[in-house]
Parts: sequence; structure tokens; C-alpha cells
Amino acid sequence: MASRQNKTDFSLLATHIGRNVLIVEDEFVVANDLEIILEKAEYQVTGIASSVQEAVELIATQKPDVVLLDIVLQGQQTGIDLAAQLSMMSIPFIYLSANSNQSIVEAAKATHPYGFLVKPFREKDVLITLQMALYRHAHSVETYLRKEQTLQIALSDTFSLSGEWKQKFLQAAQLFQTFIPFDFLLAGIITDQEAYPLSGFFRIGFEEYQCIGMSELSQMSGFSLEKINALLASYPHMAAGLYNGDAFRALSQSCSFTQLLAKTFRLESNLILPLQLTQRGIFIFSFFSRQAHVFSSGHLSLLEHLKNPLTLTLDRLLAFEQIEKLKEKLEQENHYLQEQVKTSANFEEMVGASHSLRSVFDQVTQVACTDTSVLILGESGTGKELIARSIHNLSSRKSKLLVKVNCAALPAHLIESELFGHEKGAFTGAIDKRIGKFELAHQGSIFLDEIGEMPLELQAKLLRVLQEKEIERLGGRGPIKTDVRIIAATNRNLEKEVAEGRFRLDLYYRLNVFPIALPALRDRSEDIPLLASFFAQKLCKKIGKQFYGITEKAMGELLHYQWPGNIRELENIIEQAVIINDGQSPLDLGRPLINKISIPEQGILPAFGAPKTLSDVKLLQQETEREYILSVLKKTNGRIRGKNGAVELLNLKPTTLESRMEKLGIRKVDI
Ligand SMILES: Nc1ncnc2c1ncn2[C@@H]1O[C@H](COP(=O)(O)OP(=O)(O)OP(=O)(O)O)[C@@H](O)[C@H]1O
Repeated sequence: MASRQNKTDFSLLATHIGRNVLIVEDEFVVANDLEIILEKAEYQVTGIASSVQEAVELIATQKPDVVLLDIVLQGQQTGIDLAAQLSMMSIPFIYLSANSNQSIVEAAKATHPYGFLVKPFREKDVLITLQMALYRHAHSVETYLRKEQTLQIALSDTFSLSGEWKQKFLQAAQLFQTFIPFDFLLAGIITDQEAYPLSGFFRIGFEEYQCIGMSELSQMSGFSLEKINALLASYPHMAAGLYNGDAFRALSQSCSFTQLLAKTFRLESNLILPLQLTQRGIFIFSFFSRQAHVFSSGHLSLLEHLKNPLTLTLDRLLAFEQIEKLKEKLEQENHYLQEQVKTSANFEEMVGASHSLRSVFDQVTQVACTDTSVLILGESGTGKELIARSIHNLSSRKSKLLVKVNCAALPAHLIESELFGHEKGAFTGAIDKRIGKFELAHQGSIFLDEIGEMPLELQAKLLRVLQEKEIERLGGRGPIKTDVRIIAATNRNLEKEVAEGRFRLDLYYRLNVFPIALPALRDRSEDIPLLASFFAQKLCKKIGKQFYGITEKAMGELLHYQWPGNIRELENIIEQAVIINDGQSPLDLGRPLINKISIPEQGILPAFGAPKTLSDVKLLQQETEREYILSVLKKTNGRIRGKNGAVELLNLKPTTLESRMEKLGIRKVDI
């Protein structure tokens, strides 16, 4: 009855706990006795081994939940030798021994057994010790698993936090430290330095780490950055591994990067967990210690358990960051396209039949399909932007953006951030992160208009972009690869700029790979009638007027004018003519075209009395406006209001026109 009572108690204790027992005992009688006791108590005996070797073989075929282990066995090895292997495999064991002298007990204690039974033992003692061992083991495994799960969640939360990647890794390092005692952690993406560059976290205090990037490592080790990057190529990152003592020394021998770290930080052991990410290559967590035997198979199996959840977390994080980047780029592209629609023009809209323009078209067709940098030279208003657009539209990059940068219109202190972008807080006023025009133009083209105006210090940076094909955001964490075709334009004589020290010779050579010189309009006067009719028809259509051609007198004037403002000026003159035209007769010019300004010598641009200061520009504007209003008033015989009055032609309110006239000093006698 007593034994039945005992049996029930034990099975209660054993609920949810495994019942497979291996007996390691070389005395047949004792082993047999144990088997009977265990089977009576509804345990499964997975086998009886009389030596360590036999035990190892049996464990390989079926892993027991617990081992009853005699100390003195057949063969060279003892139960104490087997205990170390059982601990590695996380199998609990109970010693059975006739010998309980102090030295044996001490040796047994060092192996952390779950019990020690002295022979001869009572059935009841065996069963109670067995149940206690199984219960304690199950409980400790559960506690460990719970801790492991907490670590998993904490790591996932840490990586999902918004903020700097270094901060996230520092926090992750602290979380790992409670499970894996390390002195140096190497973490990051080995194969793609852009997202999470490989960095070291060196423990310098209780919860304090120093972040060591590859350039700091270069300073500390005395190796150049290039050399370090070359050594990294040999880093073992394909499989998880544990390298203590001799194994670590062997690893250092075969891997120069490990050797470099070992020497620089006096490291003696290493535990590696590589994670194969879906898109960005291999992310590595590599823990190092200054002690030779600190890492165990338990640490390695913890990392193995974390492998999948960590890979998922990092994949998710990188995908999220990529989406954020794309979103940011799309927003800027959208903003940029809205600007561009207003100024865009197509290759088909290029009018001209002159020999000089046709040879420009030939050059455009030749160079467009290559990736060669193009330098477009020509006076202001000759169509440089149209040519840049044609080159882009005829190239294989046409489905991507052509990003325009007007180097003359940007304040010097903003050009760099405009071109290369900046990180949040990179300088006062950088409230948000911003991607630069080079990044925006990735896989497309960039049109650097008025390149001759670019400040010298920026010319050096541009040269680097052209040479290295990578840019660096202001306050950024490293270079970013870009694939951009450069199309530059200038109305300056760059050779003269170089000679006078305002333009770098090396940059000039880089840009001047394929120069295209646009002829001034006065040098291709055969195109003037074509262009004039083209603009007139376009504008008439736009404002809904019939086009009856251009008067002979007007055309004569157009042909004899020197066109300092080139096609842009011609377009403006025709616009004025269309506005004042009554819609029933051929176009006449709104004002006489007088060649009052001298034309620059060929190639020396644009020294022709062009306005230099803002007040010059204003004066010129006022003069033009005055002449224009006067010509309209003359046409209406001084009539301002009413049908066929100047306000109708100018599409202005009478009060506005009167106040403009007053401001410009236009009196009745002038008309
Ligand atoms: N061959 C052409 N046919 C029709 N329109 C043209 C032609 N060339 C230029 N244009 C028009 O003339 C104007 C000035 O051209 P564009 O802006 O390309 O000149 P640019 O040389 O880049 O001037 P800037 O040096 O001042 O920037 C634009 O409105 C453009 O559409």
C-alpha cells in the first residue's frame, strides 16, 4: 500500500516532465535492480551502459531526460568525465557511488550534479532524488527560456526604437552583456557598409561602452583604413562558432582581421553569430573576451535561438528604413517635378535649320547614348538648358530624373547641402534631414547650370564626386555611392577662368570631356525667321489670337538686330508683339530694336555691358517697361481706357496703368 501511495505522488510530480532514464553502471546486479525499480515506477529505461563510451553511443541514438551515473566504470574514463559532456548537452545526472570519501565528493560537486546517492540505496531514495532532479532541471530550463524570451523581446524593441543606430547598438550591447560576458562586440553589416557599418563596442565600464568605427580602429591599430577593409574581406562570417583558447589562437592565425582585433584589444576568445539578411547581406554579432575560456556551448546555443528572431527584426528594420528613404526621395522628386513642369521643354521643340545648329544636334545624338560628361558652352539664352534636356531625354537614363542645379542662384553656404544633402542638425538651421540633388539624380542626370560660378572650395568636392562616384552628406555617417551623369553649362570662358585662378584646371578637364558650343543667335541669322514664326504661333495659340504672319518691316528689324540676349530675348520681343497685335493683321514689333550694346568677342562671355548689380537690373527693367508702355500708348493714340485703349491691350486695370505711368515718368507729351 505504502509503495502504491509513493508511486502516485511521484507520478504527480512528474507531470509534463520527461521519463527517459539512462543507467550508466558497470555492476550488472545494481543496474538490473535499478531497471526494475524504475520500470515499476513507470519510467522508460533507454539503456544500460557499463562504460563512458557505451553511454555516449546510447545518448547519440536516444537522448535521455536524466542519467543515473556510477563513478567508477569499465574503461579508462569515469562517471566524472562523462558528467562534463552531459552538462554540455544540458542533460541532468545523479551520481550513484559506493565510495563517498571527501575527494570523490569534491570532484563530483565540481560537475554540478542533481544528486548523489550512496550505495546501497533504498528504492524510495532513488525515486525521490530522480523526481527532484527532473523537476529542478525542467524548472531551470523554463526559467532560462523565459529569460531568453525576455531578451528576444527587449532586443527587438531596442532595434525598433527610432533614433541613431549607434544608440540602438549600445543598448543592445548592454542587453547581451547579462547573458554573454564580453569585452568587445563587433556588430554590423559586413557586406553593405551603407546601412549599418561594422562597428566595435568596447566595454570600458560597468554599463559603459566606447563605440569604435573602422576609422577609430585604424587610428588605434596603426593600420590604414584601406588595409583594414582589405583584411575584413577574410573575416569568417558564414557560420556561428565558438573559439576559446587554442581554437581562438588558430582562428587569429587564419584570419588577419581577428588577429588585428586580438592584438589591439588583447582578446582571447570569440563567439560569432552571423545573420543572413534577406537583402542587405550578412549582419554579424561577434563577441570577444579577454579571458581564454569564457564562452560555452550554452552561449552559442542562446545565439542560435536568437538567430531567427534577430534576423527578422533586422530585416524588418532595414525594410522600414528603406521605405522611409524612398518616401523622402519621392516627396522631394514630387516637389522637384512640380518645379520642373513649369520650365520643361522638349527636344522636338528645338527649332533651327542652320548648319551650326544642325552640327550641334549631331553632337547631341552622338554623345547622348554614352555616360560621358558633357560641357555646354554658349552665351545666355542660346538654349543650353534645352540641349541638356535633349541629351538626357535621348539617353538610357531618360526614365529617371534630370535634376537641375543653378550654381549661380544658390547662396554659397547652401550649395553644398543642396548638392550633397545634410543630416538633421548638421548645421544651424538643419532642422530636418535632406537628401541632396546628387542623390536625387541617382541613375539619372544632373544639370549643373552656370558651373563657372561655383565657389572654388566646392569645386574640389565636385571633383571628388566625379572621381570617386560617391557623395557624403553634411554631418553624414559615410560616403554614399551615386551613379549620376553630369551635364554642365556655362556662359563664361572657362579657360580664362582657369587662367585667372577662379576655376580648377583638374575639374575643367573632368568636365570638358565632350564640349558642345552653342552658336549665338546673331551667328545663325537664317534661323531667326523660323524661330520668330515658331514663337509667334505658339503664343498666339496660347492667348487665342489668329496669326497672320510677321510684317516685312518687323522681320527686317529682327534680322538686323544683334541679339545680345539670344533666343530668350527673341521670344520676349515676339511675346510683346503678339500682345499688342489686334488679332487681325500681321505682327509688328512693340518697340524698335536698337543695337546699342557692343557684342562680346567670340569666346569671351559675357562681358557685353550686362547688368552687374541688382540696381543695374532694376534700371534696365524700368527702361524696357517704359519703352513698352509708350509703344502701346502710341499704338492707341494715347487712349488709356475703353475699347481699344492701352489697358485692354496690356490687360491691366486703368488705375494700375496710370500709377505705373506716373512711376516711370510717362507724360502725354512723350506719346
Ligand atoms: N532652338 C530653340 N528652339 C526653340 N526654342 C529655343 C531654342 N533654343 C532656346 N530656346 C528657348 O529659349 C529660351 C532660353 O533657352 P535656355 O534657357 O535653354 O538658354 P540657356 O542658354 O540655358 O540660358 P541661360 O544661360 O541664361 O541659363 C527658352 O525658353 C528655350 O525654350
